[in-house]
Amino acid sequence: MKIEAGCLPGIYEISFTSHQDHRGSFTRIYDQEMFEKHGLQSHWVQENRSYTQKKGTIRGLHLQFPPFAETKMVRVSKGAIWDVFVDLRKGSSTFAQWGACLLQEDIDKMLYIPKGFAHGFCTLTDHCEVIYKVDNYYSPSHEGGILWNDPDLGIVWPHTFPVLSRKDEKALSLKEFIKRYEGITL
Ligand SMILES: Cc1cn([C@H]2C[C@H](O)[C@@H](COP(=O)(O)OP(=O)(O)O[C@H]3O[C@@H](C)C(=O)[C@@H](O)[C@H]3O)O2)c(=O)[nH]c1=O
Repeated sequence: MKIEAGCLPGIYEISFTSHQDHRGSFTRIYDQEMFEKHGLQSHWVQENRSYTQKKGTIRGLHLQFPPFAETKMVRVSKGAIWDVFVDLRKGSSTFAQWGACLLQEDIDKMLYIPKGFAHGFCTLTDHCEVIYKVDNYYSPSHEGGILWNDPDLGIVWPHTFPVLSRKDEKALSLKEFIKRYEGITL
């Protein structure tokens, strides 16, 4: 298992080594000791499975506010996604910057996204299964979101007319978010 810094401070890309033989393969996908050595969160309280039927669906951009802010560790077990994260930490030198990462079933990689980021993904295949651990409990009253195609963010998505939830269609713009909250204070 290799833990490498991602394109924004606090983001990590974690890759695995698969051991192949005539039966198939074996892969360790989590190692608490290694996470602790890198100073990463190693206490997870929920693990979620998200199944998406259609390619070109976007879920996001989502976050939870403190005290329910979440660190997320995201991997894909079926299909492929374009995973996107946006830094909303108040005072961060990379505030409002975004990054993205391809996650897919046959690439042994997962993404670690710390608290204070909004997160979303676009499915690149039909029948996508995304599994993610979080270090805080789901709290609907602490949910927030930003519009996936906000021009001030300028995220490059692989689809222009995605399938969206009603909630995500009505998310705040970055300007509205900043006006209301300034940013996320952790
Ligand atoms: C996220 C979540 C949802 N739910 C319920 C609420 C609702 O009835 C149904 C679907 O919820 P949503 O529409 O919010 O699901 P979804 O759009 O898949 O939300 C997820 O998107 C990705 C990008 C993330 O980063 C996650 O943290 C989460 O926000 O599931 C839970 O019970 N527990 C949870 O942890």
